[in-house]
Amino acid sequence: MSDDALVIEGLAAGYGELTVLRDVSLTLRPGELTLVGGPNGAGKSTLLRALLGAIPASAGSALLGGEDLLALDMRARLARGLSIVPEGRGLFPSLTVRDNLRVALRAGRAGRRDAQERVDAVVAALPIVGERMDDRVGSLSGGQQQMVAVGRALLMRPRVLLLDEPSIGLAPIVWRHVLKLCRELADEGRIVLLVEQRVLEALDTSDRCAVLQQGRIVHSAAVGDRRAVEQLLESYFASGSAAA
Ligand SMILES: Nc1ncnc2c1ncn2[C@@H]1O[C@H](COP(=O)(O)OP(=O)(O)OP(=O)(O)O)[C@@H](O)[C@H]1O
Repeated sequence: MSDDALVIEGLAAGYGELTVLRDVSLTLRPGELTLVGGPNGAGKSTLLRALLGAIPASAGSALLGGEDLLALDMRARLARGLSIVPEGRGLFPSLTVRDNLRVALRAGRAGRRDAQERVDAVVAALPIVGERMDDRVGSLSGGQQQMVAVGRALLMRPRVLLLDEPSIGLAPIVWRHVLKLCRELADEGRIVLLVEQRVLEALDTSDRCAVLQQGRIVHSAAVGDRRAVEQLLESYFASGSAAA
């Protein structure tokens, strides 16, 4: 197994007395796009929050290059290369695209020259971000806002990119565009973890897929293993998860 993988074992996490995730184990590899599907309330966002350090884990480990992320605070995890595109995007709608990126760069403590290089790289990857740089985020379409949210995450040059239901509010054609972008980001050697309810459209773009139900991984399969994927989809639909 690659030393650069993110190896999650026996992860448990929740909110106060409420345990949401139980015994979650997943291996996320560089160059791979891993899709975790599951119904509303299954714990998908909770998984990302626990990996990022926004909530504490009560058990388990998450080794990145052999180092346990769960022992680090959120700032240290960000410094190790974790970055998130949060559910709802988390942008400031009344600020311009440029100012949204500036806020992120300041939070990431990028120096001025370094900051410009990072912005240039984002614009090269996502030309729409450059085209709308001086527009207020609130005036952009949902798809364009999603590109800004992805661009903001890319500013941190992530080694591990976490995306929380980026399909929400997107037309199918825009969603497919976001998926293609996720594929490219994985192909560049990143670890990409996408949590989604709309798993069917995302499946063929992914390398691995897992189903989360009531805080547990109930199935996982390499997407190339069609038989395993069929079983996984059967369990997914039997659980009453959203279809598309
Ligand atoms: N801040 C919180 N405080 C307490 N409970 C929470 C909090 N956030 C989520 N939960 C609970 O944790 C469980 C899992 O929620 P989570 O948001 O992780 O699910 P999800 O799979 O991402 O669902 P969705 O698709 O609806 O976002 C739910 O029962 C939810 O009510």
